[in-house]
Amino acid sequence: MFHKRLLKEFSDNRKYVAGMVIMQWAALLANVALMYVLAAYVGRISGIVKGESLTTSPSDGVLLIVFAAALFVRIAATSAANRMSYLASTQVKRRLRDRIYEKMMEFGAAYREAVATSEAVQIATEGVDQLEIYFGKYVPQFFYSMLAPLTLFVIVGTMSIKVAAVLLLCVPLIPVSIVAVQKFAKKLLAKYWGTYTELGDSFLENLQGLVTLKIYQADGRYAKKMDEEAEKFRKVTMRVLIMQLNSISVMDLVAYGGAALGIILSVLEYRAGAVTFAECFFIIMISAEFFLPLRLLGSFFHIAMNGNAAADKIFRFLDTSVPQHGTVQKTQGNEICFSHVDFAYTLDAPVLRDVDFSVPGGSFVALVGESGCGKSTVASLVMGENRPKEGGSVTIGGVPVTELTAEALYRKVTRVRHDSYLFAGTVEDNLRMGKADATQKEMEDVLLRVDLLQTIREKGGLSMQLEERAANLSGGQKQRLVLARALLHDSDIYIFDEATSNIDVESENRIMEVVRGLAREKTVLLISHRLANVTVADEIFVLQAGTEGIAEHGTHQELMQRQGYYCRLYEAQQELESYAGTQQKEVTV
Ligand SMILES: Nc1ncnc2c1ncn2[C@@H]1O[C@H](COP(=O)(O)OP(=O)(O)OP(=O)(O)O)[C@@H](O)[C@H]1O
Repeated sequence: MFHKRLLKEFSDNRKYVAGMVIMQWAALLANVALMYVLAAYVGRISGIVKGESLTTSPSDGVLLIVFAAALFVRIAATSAANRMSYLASTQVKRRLRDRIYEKMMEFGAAYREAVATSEAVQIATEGVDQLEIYFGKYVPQFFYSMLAPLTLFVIVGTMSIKVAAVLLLCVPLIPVSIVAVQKFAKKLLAKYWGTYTELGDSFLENLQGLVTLKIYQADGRYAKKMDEEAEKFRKVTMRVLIMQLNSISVMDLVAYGGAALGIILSVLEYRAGAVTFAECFFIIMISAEFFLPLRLLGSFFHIAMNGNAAADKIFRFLDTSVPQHGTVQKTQGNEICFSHVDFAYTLDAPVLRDVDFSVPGGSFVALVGESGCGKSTVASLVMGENRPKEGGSVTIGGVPVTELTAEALYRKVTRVRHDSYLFAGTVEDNLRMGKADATQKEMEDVLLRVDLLQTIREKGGLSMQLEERAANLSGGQKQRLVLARALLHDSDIYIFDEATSNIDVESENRIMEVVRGLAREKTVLLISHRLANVTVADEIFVLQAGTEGIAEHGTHQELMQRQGYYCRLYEAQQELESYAGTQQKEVTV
């Protein structure tokens, strides 16, 4: 019936729930008073029709005052209950959204390992919205629907204990029907939510990759796949609706059947002379009220069950353990040191084995190797996104990365990737992420350094609007803007992780020029598959997939003299590039 954890975690909401129950109860009593006044008048009219002597007790004045007071209490209590319902649900929604957001922040860059982007959006929006009815309506209604029939039993019991008892005995049939569907509903709703988030995942994925799908003419195939998933979702939604409708029909049958039974009994009681006409009228008017609160609870129940399923998903995400950052606020040195580092994403496929190397503070070090040998994994270990296996360590200035706070780490190291994110907004907004209080001159200086100032000025200057992922800039311009933002961040260590992949030669040359310049004042680790870019590095470390540790290291000249793996890679690349150059010349001529 209840989601224990939801109730426990939001136990301070009890005051609103209790307030709502009291207000609903007050509204019920006011309703009883209104019915009583109405019944009293109907009783008098019936007396007049029958020619009985008119009893004026209670007086018209008293009845009118009771009527007006009851009307006022009913309106006031209903609006107070609505207000409390709003407070209860908004508070829960806000706090849950805060917690989901905080959790995402704790995960930081690694959040995708715990949850898909679309699922995160779904649970934070619609999932949380499902809990509005749970706290705002279902929980208070549960208690009210117990209290209301008992109250009415006492009131009707003063007129006819027989009718009151029959009405009360019929009431539990509604919760029985609710419990009967509960187990089935729980399973079905878990399936419903699973299908819903899967559909959301593929929708987002296909939308983001729509251009690629079009280029490869695979859009039709993927649309068909999505149709199948949508059909699966439609079917499960229909099953949920059928289950809800069936259960509501059963509850209606019980509620209105029970009320009809009460009405028939009260008429029989009147005919037998056990109740007056006014009492009979009162019972007829009020008997449905025995059932309506539970009937309403039944409707909320289905929404609440959906809320329970959503809550399960939310709590599963909130309970996912986040690799903890440490507590050390600062590290003085700038040396990055890998010592006996082993790492694997999956148990059966080690990526790094016994890797030892260091990047001395203030040096310019390059890390190279063929695709898939683990270069980006090295960068992710420095950024604390992954952790080395026990026995190995990655330190910065002698402090293990795992012991640094996230703030200290991100202040110390800036990683520029080939797919670093640019946000929709102005150029200035994006630059200020690097340095919140940057002056206009500082921003223009870094844009000048990456040779982008003129272009940005032509497009509206710092207030130029960028589309999502800066789609209105070219690949090279985007990457130069990413670099400008990184320069503003002014950290001690920079990691360039394939920062010049897939961009034009001019942008690549400009970026490499800036990287080389930066290496004169900062510690720079350059990860590149293009060996021509690393020849000037103070030291080059070569990773080779499948081998233990660092395969080779030294300056470019030393490695070339060794005639080993690096030399072969370098010569193969040179050959390929000169061949491509000749081809290009021929095409141009
Ligand atoms: N999140 C992940 N989960 C599982 N395996 C992963 C993950 N990221 C990378 N890998 C695997 O780890 C290996 C090393 O990947 P990594 O990205 O570090 O290589 P790389 O040398 O940077 O490659 P490239 O030059 O192509 O970018 C690859 O075999 C890759 O498939």
